[in-house]
Amino acid sequence: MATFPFDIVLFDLDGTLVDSSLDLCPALNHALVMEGRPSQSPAQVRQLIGGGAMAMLERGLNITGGPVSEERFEELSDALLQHYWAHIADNTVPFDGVLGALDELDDRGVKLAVCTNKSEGPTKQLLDELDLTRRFTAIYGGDSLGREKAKPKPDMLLGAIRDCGGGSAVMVGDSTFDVNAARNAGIPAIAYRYGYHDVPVAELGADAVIDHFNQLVGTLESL
Ligand SMILES: O=C(O)COP(=O)(O)O
Ligand SMILES: [Mg+2]
Repeated sequence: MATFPFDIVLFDLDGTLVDSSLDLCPALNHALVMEGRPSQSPAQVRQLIGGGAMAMLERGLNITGGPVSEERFEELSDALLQHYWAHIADNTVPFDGVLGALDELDDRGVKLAVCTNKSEGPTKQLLDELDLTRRFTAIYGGDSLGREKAKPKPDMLLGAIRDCGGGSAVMVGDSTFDVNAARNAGIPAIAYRYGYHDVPVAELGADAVIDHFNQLVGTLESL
């Protein structure tokens, strides 16, 4: 078998490894309704995910009437997070083909890591509840290195590459945060078509787009 071109594959979490919008949506709506704002549909919420839960709340407030005071924002974000923690894996599952793709990469000796803008606490809880933790050599959340170092900054990608022992790496994600973080880290990016895009998938600027995770290994081999 020819050598695999990558030693390390870094994955975004929300909208890439897992379809978490059905649990993020009610958590956001819980906070919006507390503020007398209209609930958003899962399809609308998918477009707000990518910068972490606080960015999702900020964007949710902006499209339903505008920002609130700093103090109120803190209350609403606490309520959102509390709701989310309590329901983190009610409806969240890996996207079709993800487990098989992780197995295929593992068979090839590739090291795997998670680089997400979701905070580290809920990230680890979710990965535990889905029995995914053991698959990853490194797990970075959006606050692991401080929020100012979240994607699109390259720091967590570079940290994960280091933790995996160094080598050639690639990022698999769904948003501009992921593609730009990959660019900033100097590595290629693959986009997942059915993730949560903040811009149309063709405009993300990824090196390749996959429609299903059963295409991941072949796509990486052809990069
Ligand atoms: O939860 C978010 O908003 C972002 O998470 P992601 O970086 O895994 O897409
Ligand atoms: Mg994502």
